[in-house]
Amino acid sequence: MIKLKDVIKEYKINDAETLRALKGINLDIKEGELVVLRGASGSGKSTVLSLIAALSKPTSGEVEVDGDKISKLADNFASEYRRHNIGFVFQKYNLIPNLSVKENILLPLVPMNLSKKEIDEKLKRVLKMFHIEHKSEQLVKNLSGGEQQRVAIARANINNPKIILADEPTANLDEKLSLHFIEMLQELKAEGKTIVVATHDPLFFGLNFADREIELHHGSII
Ligand SMILES: Nc1ncnc2c1ncn2[C@@H]1O[C@H](COP(=O)(O)OP(=O)(O)OP(=O)(O)O)[C@@H](O)[C@H]1O
Repeated sequence: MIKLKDVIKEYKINDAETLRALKGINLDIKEGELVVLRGASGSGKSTVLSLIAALSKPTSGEVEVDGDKISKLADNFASEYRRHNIGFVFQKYNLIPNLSVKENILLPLVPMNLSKKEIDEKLKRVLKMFHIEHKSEQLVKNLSGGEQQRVAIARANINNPKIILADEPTANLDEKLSLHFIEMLQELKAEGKTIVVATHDPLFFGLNFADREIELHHGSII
């Protein structure tokens, strides 16, 4: 379902220099797989996720999702692709503190022009799934870390995407909340989602429900 073919990604540092963040990555992730992407800081994990999300394009090589070459999409089609296929959980959650839980979760739907009924149904599903119904009207800034984490994963799932990408999702959590996050991933996998987690948190290593661990080192898979 997700294929990276000979992917090289270079970032321009200044007029004279580029940094080669990915050095020819080949990766094949099947539908329903949970893959843990390991590697030290700077090894290229976030870059891989941003390519799968069509947030950036490879310098050379191709990224395919369900046979579509997403590395070739124009920007407006890339955001359309993202809206329908990708749920992203970031390290710092990227929630808006002065909006309510409900407003934060509904943000990805803003450009979609859905009916109130469709919006309510989607909202109800994720509030229930991630046990956050009782906080739906509260401002995000008044929530605990664990509650914010549930809002972030609820927002990533509002469109019922096929693919969940999580970038260091437990970086700001204690062990108990990290383990809870891992349980939520297990439930999403049981629903058939394809999941890629970029992390250096050892709690993700050797997980019995992870299909694979892939290690990046200086932009190459080892
Ligand atoms: N927009 C950018 N411009 C220039 N260099 C970048 C950019 N984004 C990433 N890099 C560089 O590319 C390399 C890979 O970065 P990336 O964020 O993918 O690593 P990572 O493994 O996710 O690291 P971390 O675990 O710290 O998030 C690093 O050397 C980083 O400094």
